Amino acid sequence: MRPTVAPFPAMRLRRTRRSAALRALTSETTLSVGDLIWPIFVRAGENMEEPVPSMPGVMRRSVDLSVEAVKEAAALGIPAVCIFPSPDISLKTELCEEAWNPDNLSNTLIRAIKKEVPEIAVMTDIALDPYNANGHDGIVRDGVIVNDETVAALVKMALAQAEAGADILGPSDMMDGRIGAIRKALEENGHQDVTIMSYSAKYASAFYGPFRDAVGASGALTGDKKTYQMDPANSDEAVRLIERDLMEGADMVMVKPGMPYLDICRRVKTEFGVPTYAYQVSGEYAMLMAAVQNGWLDHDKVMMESLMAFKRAGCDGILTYFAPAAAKILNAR
Ligand SMILES: NCc1[nH]cc(CCC(=O)O)c1CC(=O)O
Repeated sequence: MRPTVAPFPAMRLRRTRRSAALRALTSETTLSVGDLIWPIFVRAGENMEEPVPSMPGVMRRSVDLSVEAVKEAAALGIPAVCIFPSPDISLKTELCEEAWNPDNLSNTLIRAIKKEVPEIAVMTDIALDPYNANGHDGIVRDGVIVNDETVAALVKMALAQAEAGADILGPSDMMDGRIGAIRKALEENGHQDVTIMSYSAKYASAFYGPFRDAVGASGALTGDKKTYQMDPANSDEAVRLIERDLMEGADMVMVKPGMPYLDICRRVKTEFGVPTYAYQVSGEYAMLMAAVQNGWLDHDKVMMESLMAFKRAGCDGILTYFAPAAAKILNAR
């Protein structure tokens, strides 16, 4: 489609921008509360709430307080939360066994939410990093992140999450073959209705720094994640990864990070037409909040503009730490 432009003055494009009413009528994109997924960090303890220093306004909460926060999210109309555990350092091992403990932090919180706030969808993260002694998403042998052994561990992790009642599984590990393996295990174990949102196009990005602080993986991480996460230079590869994950049984696909990768979001939506999501990651949030705290950017305006940009790029939804703040503004309109 090529937009038509008649010669001036037959067409004055400012005419339809003249008033709020005309702008509303000609607006091409809408952002609604139903587009938001809120990532939350859970820690051990009771009645505990501690701020994440590099993510102003973001908290790590114990299970009980997490449930309260999720209740508030549900009351705001947010359709889903995504759980990230920040386990005690003593639980981090070479083989990451805590990842599939049915009573680990995430699984405990999934059960608590499904009991207290059943209407909200619970999304999980599938990757070994919070439980890994060396901070990687996969099992490390002689300095190599081993693919197939990691996939076997991820399947156990996925089944434990499905068992706990998760609605959406989010494999974020970037191993090859994990979507197919998880889908097969779900089918074989009576979890045919559990959805998978694959972090299909996940880049080896410097924008994850504050998140790694939040889950306590920064100190542990040796080296980088470039042998499994994508090269920021690549776009065709993203298309191949998306197609591969869809063929293996993903219901929804994600691009991550968000703002620096909107071209990928658009390409994925145009080429596949499947439910497409972006993750506005910790570094994007930190960057905007730092400018806000300096008085250099307007919090509400920059937040809403950044979220609208994802919708314009073709995303059906956005994982964002701004979810509750954005929902309040959208509900007040
Ligand atoms: N595999 C774990 C995972 N899941 C989501 C994020 C990043 C989220 C964010 O930065 O907000 C990461 C970190 C990483 O890959 O190092």
